[in-house]
Amino acid sequence: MKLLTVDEIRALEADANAKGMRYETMIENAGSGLAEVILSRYGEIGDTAAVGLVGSGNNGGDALVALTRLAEAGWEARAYLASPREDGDRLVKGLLEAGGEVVIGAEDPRREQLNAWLHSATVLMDGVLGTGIRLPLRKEAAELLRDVKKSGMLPHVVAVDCPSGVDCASGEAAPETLQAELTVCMEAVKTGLMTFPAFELCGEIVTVAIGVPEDANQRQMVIDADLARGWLPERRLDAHKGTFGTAVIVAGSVNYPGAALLAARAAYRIGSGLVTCGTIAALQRSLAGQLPEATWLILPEEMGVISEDAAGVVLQNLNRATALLLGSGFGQEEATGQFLKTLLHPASHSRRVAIGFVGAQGVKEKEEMGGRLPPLVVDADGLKLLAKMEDWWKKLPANSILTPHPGEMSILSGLPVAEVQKERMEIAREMAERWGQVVVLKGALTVIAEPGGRLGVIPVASPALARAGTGDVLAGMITGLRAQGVGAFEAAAAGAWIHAQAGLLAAEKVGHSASVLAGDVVEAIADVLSEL
Ligand SMILES: NC(=O)C1=CN([C@@H]2O[C@H](COP(=O)(O)OP(=O)(O)OC[C@H]3O[C@@H](n4cnc5c(N)ncnc54)[C@H](O)[C@@H]3O)[C@@H](O)[C@H]2O)[C@@H](O)CC1
Ligand SMILES: [K+]
Repeated sequence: MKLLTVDEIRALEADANAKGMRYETMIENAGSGLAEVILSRYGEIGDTAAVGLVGSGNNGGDALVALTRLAEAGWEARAYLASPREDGDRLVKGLLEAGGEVVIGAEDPRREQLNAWLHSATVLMDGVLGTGIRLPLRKEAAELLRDVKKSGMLPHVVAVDCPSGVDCASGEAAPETLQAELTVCMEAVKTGLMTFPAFELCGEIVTVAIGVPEDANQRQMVIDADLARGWLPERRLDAHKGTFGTAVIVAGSVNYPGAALLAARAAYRIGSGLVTCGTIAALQRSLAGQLPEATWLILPEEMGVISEDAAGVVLQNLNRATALLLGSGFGQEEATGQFLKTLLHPASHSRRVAIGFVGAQGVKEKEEMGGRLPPLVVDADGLKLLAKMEDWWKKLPANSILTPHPGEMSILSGLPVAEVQKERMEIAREMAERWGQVVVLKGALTVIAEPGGRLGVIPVASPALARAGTGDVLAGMITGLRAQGVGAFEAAAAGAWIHAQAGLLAAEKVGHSASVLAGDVVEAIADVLSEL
């Protein structure tokens, strides 16, 4: 789904209008699209009656057109005008001609008509206010929404473009705003809806086209099933395991034993041909039996963490790797920091590598690699260790994928967590640009940004994913997709979308979001893929 700011959609509409696609036509298209969605979702559930709360602007216009289409389809279609519309309003006339009914709120001071209508309605269309709002709500609109809330059991609430009372630019919401079950966005989701509290008030979000010309440069999107499906690699019948690449997962330390296993399993479940786990011997001994499908690379250690000498071992074993994950469960010991530094920048450390664990041949191979690491994903403690290196982003191959949660983003960027959270999209975009890397800013409504390019938001916020280990799963999934040759932005966005869906599905299966473990998320990956 497209994602646009309020200013962008206004400019797009003005441009289309100037080129001959009149505003009236766009409103016709918007209302007709909305009616189609309502007919397909709620047309089969018995009584077909809709009440529309209609404002004086174009949001109300969309609602009037939709009510007219519903009346034409045989529904009882009733418009409740929040405030009077222009005399002889064309859209009101159209609804009346189609057999709909219209009442002006001011003429129903005790809301008797409204309550009677709500009582018998299947759908309540919320078209009081759209993108033209300035908070706080004025008295008339606030009172109407409050009275609707008070009226008790509501029918299915469908918001027109946004729940009325939400500021589509900032995501703020008036306290009177009605909770929607479904929000039908016109042309594009507005960026404010992808922030809190607005997001929670929207329910499910879909978009309908209003007829503006397609913009080939459209670079902001809400990730959905169609996008994710389109980015997954084809699984051809004549494939062999090499077709799907080799994901190398370098992860874990004695205190974080599960990270490697979760990431490796996730990389397999998302379709990698082979997964190799690079970790310390003690972990390999305890984990190998739990993932017999993996191959293992034992890494030199120091006090239970991966040590600098491991860099040579990893470099020596990357010849088949098509993606490399670094960081999950590393811990933050100096030794592992040195490992990362040496791995990313072997030239300045070649002597150390040579006299360390690796023999002369390893050094030669490493030098031949000339820093040509396979596509990289850096996660968790790997990010914190990176942040300690000067100009760390210059040491990474371009278009590596970084998967910080807000705390890690704060450490990497130097910005306070509150600031990161307040401007998630802007900050992800800015940092992706500054670092030349794809950034996955995790958390509720995960944001994926590529340098100077696309930005995607995952429209999922679930406590099921606020759980230790789910980050390792995400990192493994993204690495698994990257290993299959999926592009950096696409792998990050598809991985994050599938991960979020797997979290929701796991909560459903387990019975409660509080009880979902990271392992349940891994097990739900296949179900998400099968539904895609
Ligand atoms: N402009 C266009 O061409 C299109 C607009 N569309 C629809 O039109 C909407 C935007 O329409 P408008 O720009 O007319 O704006 P709205 O319909 O969102 O609201 C404007 C009306 O709300 C009133 N208002 C503003 N702030 C208020 C507050 N705090 N309390 C109470 N009333 C307030 C204004 O006085 C005005 O009457 C979109 O959300 C979308 O639904 C779509 O149909 C697509 C085409
Ligand atoms: K609305």
